[in-house]
Amino acid sequence: MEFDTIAAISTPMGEGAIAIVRLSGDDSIKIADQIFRGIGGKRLTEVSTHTIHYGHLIDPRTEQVIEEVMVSIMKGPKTFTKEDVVEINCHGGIVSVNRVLQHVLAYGARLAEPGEFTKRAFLNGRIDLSQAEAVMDLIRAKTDRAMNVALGQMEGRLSKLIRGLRQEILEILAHVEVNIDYPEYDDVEEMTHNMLLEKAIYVRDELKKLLQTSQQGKILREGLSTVIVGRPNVGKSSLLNSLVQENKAIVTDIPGTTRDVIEEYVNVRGVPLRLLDTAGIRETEDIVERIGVEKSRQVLKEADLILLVLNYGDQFTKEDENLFEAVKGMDVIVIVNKTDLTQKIDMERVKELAREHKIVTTSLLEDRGVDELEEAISSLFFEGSIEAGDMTYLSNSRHIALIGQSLHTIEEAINGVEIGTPIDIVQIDITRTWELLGEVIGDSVHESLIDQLFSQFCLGK
Ligand SMILES: Nc1nc2c(c(=O)[nH]1)N(C=O)[C@@H](CNc1ccc(C(=O)N[C@@H](CCC(=O)O)C(=O)O)cc1)CN2
Ligand SMILES: Nc1nc2c(ncn2[C@@H]2O[C@H](COP(=O)(O)OP(=O)(O)OP(=O)(O)O)[C@@H](O)[C@H]2O)c(=O)[nH]1
Ligand SMILES: [Mg+2]
Repeated sequence: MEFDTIAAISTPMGEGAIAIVRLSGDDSIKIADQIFRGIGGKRLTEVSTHTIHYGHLIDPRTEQVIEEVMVSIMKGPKTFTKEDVVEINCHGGIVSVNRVLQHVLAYGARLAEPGEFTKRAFLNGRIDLSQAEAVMDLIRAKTDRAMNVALGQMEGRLSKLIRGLRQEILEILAHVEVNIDYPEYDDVEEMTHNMLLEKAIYVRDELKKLLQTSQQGKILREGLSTVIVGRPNVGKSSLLNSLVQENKAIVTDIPGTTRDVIEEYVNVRGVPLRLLDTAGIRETEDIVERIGVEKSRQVLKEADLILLVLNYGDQFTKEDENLFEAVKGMDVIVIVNKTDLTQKIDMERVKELAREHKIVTTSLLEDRGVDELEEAISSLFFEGSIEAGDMTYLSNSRHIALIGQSLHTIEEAINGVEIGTPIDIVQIDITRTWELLGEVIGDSVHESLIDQLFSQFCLGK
């Protein structure tokens, strides 16, 4: 394939020891060679592949030194993109690295689009689409478990499974062809029928299993969206602070302290939480607080988990009851806080309303009950302890949607065979299943989708 030479800063923007400007494409080495002066007049066009060279970047018109660098030369196809790749390691400072980038752009490289290096790895056939998407997940991973899921997918675990299933489907389709070509043989039809059902059921069951991993997969990847709700002053912000082990949210004894939604990521025993502290829900005349309360109600709807906080030292009120009503049917842990105070809350009433939910009692003031809460959270989402070890998790919404659709079409096919639908009609569903699975790994996907997917990557990746 023919591509121009692209360049980008591949390390984060900021101060660090070293920063890398990466080039990929046919002219990478030539471009680097023009602006590089190695010790002893060494030319980058003449060095062996996969070697690194010390020297200076210079302006070739004036011989003025621009930066002191180390340059890696990697000739395709054994590179990240399968093209010639050059990496210029410069000093890690915003000015320095931008100066190097501007210089390679001035000498013929084009600024890469976000994700373009990985896109080339995909277009040049080194990785498939699900592997490319995993590269992104890996970068964004916030816990060890999430990283292991991404790493597994990057190494092609999901791809292998999908390819295996597509192979099964191809075999079904081959038999169906024979059947359509030789309809006069009854025993062929009989055989096709049995074989088709057997294989299709196998594919269906595998797809089902895969889909079952998606809830945990998605949590591992995106974090469990966890919303802390409760009346004003019950200790919601104290709870956030105690889980993140830092004073992130303002805590005062004034009801209505939190006005806006506060968001923090925490890792609770391997469960990544996107923790949202909200304004206490109550009727209020204060305009700012009212907007906050409205926002609280909004985020409540999108939560994966609710931490409903009550006050042990206060009456159970109508507002508390309304909260139970608002979170009906969701995953809820009820937290009865301030157990250091004299009991005023009607625990019988709480137990009655919290029937299907776990109740944890805490005194955040005295730092009691937080362990139990963490235990409750982790056991809710990892019954037993599921290690990301050698499991294939489905974690990407695009994949989940496609696997869901392919499960549907294969079920249609099975249903069709069972009720005696003509085989060439059944064939349509089976072919569709094959296509949908192909989209996961990037066979048969539209170019605009590919552009859209890669554009979500970071610059320089
Ligand atoms: N300096 C640097 N570090 C980096 C990267 C990079 O691009 N540059 N990577 C960027 O993400 C990651 C490493 N990923 C890579 C994946 C494949 C190949 C590669 O060359 N693959 C060849 C086989 C190479 C060989 O056999 O020696 C291939 O698969 O054909 C290189 C890097 C992490 N660290
Ligand atoms: N006695 C006692 N006080 C607590 C406990 N937890 C929190 N508090 C206090 O209760 C007050 C309110 O705590 P916050 O965490 O700000 O409560 P909140 O629910 O976020 O309040 P709003 O943001 O106003 O809705 C503060 O003075 C805390 O120090 C506890 O376990 N026991
Ligand atoms: Mg608060």
